Amino acid sequence: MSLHYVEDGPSDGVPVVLSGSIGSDHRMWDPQVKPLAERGFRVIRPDHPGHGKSPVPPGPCSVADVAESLLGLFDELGVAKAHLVGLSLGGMAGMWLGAHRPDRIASLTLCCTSAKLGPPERWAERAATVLAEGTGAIADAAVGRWLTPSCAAENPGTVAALRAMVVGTSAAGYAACCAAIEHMDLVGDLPRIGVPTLVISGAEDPATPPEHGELIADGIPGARFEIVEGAAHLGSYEQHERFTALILDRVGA
Ligand SMILES: O=C(O)CC1=CCC(=O)O1
Repeated sequence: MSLHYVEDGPSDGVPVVLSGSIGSDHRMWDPQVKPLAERGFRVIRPDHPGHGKSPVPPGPCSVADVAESLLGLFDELGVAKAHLVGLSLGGMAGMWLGAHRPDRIASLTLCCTSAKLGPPERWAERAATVLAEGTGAIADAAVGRWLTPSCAAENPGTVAALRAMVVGTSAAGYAACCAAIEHMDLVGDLPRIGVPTLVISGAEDPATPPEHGELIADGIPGARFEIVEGAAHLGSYEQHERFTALILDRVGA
């Protein structure tokens, strides 16, 4: 599958691929673009299968499918190796790539993610809800996990923009990616990840709380672990200055 993507920064720069959460598109990484591009990085922001402007997959996806769609984009763009920054579903694809295709990954920054995110029935139920009622049915709850309550209360415009991103995701695309998370278990892959890795959790993330990040960092040889205060699930958006500083450090800026 060919993914839709947006590219910024110099085309001959070191590639950094930013891969986001279920229900988001490339715009969730807007705060990171300028800091990376002005330091000379080639910033590539794909939309997940069935998200943003990427084509909708024919049926349920696996995390391997999501990861391989990223590899397909690497090939299409002539990227031999990239720094991969993945949040949530993007981080799951990143872990898969770090374990199965470390030759294509210069480093991993795994944000607000999990190696196993049960219970599986919850993901099957969410897929059934969006297929029956559309992504509007889960949008308020999704954005409620993305931002801390105080940030949401103070920034109604941001809430509305993020909600529109969820609602703009096709129901079939969202459901296909729910299946990827439902069946995912990357815990056994963690010790195989042989690339430099930074794991970042949001202290107030209700979806993938810090213990999930800690488990990942404990499982990956040599991984560093950071917890960012005042961040829920979309920590790279709400606490973008701290997340961006950590990302810049990991990619060697
Ligand atoms: O919407 C959620 O529950 C948060 C989330 C888990 C995986 C992902 O990509 O987003």
